[in-house]
Amino acid sequence: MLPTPHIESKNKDEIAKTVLMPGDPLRAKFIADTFLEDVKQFNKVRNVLGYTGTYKGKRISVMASGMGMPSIGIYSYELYKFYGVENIIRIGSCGGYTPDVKLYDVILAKDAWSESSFAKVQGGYDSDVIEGTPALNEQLKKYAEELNIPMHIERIHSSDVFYRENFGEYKEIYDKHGCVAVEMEAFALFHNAKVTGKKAACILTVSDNLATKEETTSEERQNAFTNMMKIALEMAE
Ligand SMILES: O=P(O)(O)O[C@H]1O[C@H](CO)[C@@H](O)[C@H]1O
Ligand SMILES: O=c1cc[nH]c(=O)[nH]1
Repeated sequence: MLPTPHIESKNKDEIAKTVLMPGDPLRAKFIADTFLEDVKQFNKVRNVLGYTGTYKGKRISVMASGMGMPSIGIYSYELYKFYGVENIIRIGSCGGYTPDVKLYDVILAKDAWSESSFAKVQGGYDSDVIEGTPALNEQLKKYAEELNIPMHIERIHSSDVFYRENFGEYKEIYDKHGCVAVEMEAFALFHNAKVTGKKAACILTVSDNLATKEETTSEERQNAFTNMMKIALEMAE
């Protein structure tokens, strides 16, 4: 069934087996423009931009997910199920829950805790924790070491809510569940990988810190998170 409702490519060979997935379409474009050669755009439906190219001579795709679990739930499912994609590496921004993770630090999500109903509704999965694919995490860890880029490997929080009325709730989530940072997609991505028998990982850059109140600008969030991009790009094959 190609194309899908949200991806216009009619040929699954236009998309590589490994897809890097930032939330922001302009971050996808930045990666294609800055790091890839022989680039071909395969999606612009809803401005959710997708590109395939080569990195160091090896093939890789990059496509945005949009924000939140419903959005990444759609794109990751269509890529895994209908386009034959094997690996999706989310590369996102996150808010730190502890001063131990500083602005621009890179975090590999060992697993994601969430209060979201996504996994229960999608496939009857009852737990509130889902792990990334250990084999992908091992590869990413190795690439980070080779590139000499320090990387925290921790549990993260995947939240449905960016603006909470009770801002201070992050402290309880950190204390009770051990989440060092918050983002909004990994839990759904990890679940979709499980139900389709595929692989997923999530690398994040700290864009702001709820504990210290430091933050980066929206331009930096779009363009300056190159360390996590370089680690993930090594997954090209
Ligand atoms: O920078 P991205 O990948 O979009 O990730 C984070 O930023 C968005 C919120 O500003 C949410 O999508 C969150 O998960
Ligand atoms: O979801 C997110 C992403 C970045 N920063 C936050 O505070 N939350």
